[in-house]
Amino acid sequence: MLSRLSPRLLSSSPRLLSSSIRTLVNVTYPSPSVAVLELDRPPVNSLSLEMATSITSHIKQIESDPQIRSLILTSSNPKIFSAGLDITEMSRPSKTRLSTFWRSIQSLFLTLYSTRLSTISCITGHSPAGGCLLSMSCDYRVMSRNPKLGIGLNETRLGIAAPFWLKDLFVKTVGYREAELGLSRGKLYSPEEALKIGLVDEIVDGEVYDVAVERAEEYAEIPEKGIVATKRMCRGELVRDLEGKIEEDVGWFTDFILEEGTQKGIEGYLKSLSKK
Ligand SMILES: CCCC/C=C/CC(=O)SCCNC(=O)CCNC(=O)[C@H](O)C(C)(C)COP(=O)(O)OP(=O)(O)OC[C@H]1O[C@@H](n2cnc3c(N)ncnc32)[C@H](O)[C@@H]1OP(=O)(O)O
Repeated sequence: MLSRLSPRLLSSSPRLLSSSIRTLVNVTYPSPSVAVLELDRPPVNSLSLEMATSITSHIKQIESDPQIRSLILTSSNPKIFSAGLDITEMSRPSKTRLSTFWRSIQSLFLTLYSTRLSTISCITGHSPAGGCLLSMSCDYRVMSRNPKLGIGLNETRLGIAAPFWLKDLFVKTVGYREAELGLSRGKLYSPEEALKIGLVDEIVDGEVYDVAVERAEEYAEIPEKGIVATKRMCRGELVRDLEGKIEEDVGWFTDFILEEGTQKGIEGYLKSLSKK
């Protein structure tokens, strides 16, 4: 049923879908060339297999409408953009589910990072780890100035490491030394700090969403041929690197996660979250 609905119908009839499938995202159209994909998986928009698959398939549907030029990625939760990967997917999983889960994350990254659409991340709330991955995969990042918010790659705090392609994406975004520091220390940057190192492009005092729509419309004015070719030039290398190592990366991830020491670390981290 999903594949037969046009993106426009999706946005106008969210109830039509929610009765049969939980989409975990909402799609709306603030202007004829701009789509908004709002993450909607309470409580924290963590990326489960189903969530990652849903985001990917919605991006592909939006992309298939030639009128749409820009995509805003945002959250239905004003305090949390996304808490990153759903940690429960990595806690005592079956190897089959874990591999499928990781493939869904690889596919989400490749789809978002290489889409022809100009992508704007509208970060109103916390954006750790996989949340930061989503934001960094976009072309432009706008964040709320709230100093209590954090964005960055805190994987080491869970006793895990970012995969090579996420490390490479971080290096491309903030430069080698800052990436090495941020990754090893599992640092979450305040919006001001993130702006300083280029992890976000703009911080906003008022309505972040309004600024994101403005930026999306500006991108939509740029001739498509030029912007898409430029995006391919800037992003092609990393896309090809991962595409050439999909199986190797799945093997690395599953081995790392299923190791007993990693499992103990993940269990401890989950306990510390639920004790808060
Ligand atoms: C080799 C492997 C490479 C893999 C790469 C991994 C990248 C990742 O994305 S790993 C995930 C990293 N994410 C985090 O460390 C974020 C953890 N969460 C938080 O820091 C906070 O929850 C928050 C700042 C996002 C929000 O804080 P808030 O006080 O509003 O909410 P909480 O009470 O903490 O959480 C509510 C509820 O949600 C559960 N939860 C939070 N984050 C996750 C998550 N990432 N996955 C699954 N579940 C999560 C939390 O335990 C609470 O559950 P209960 O209500 O049942 O206690």
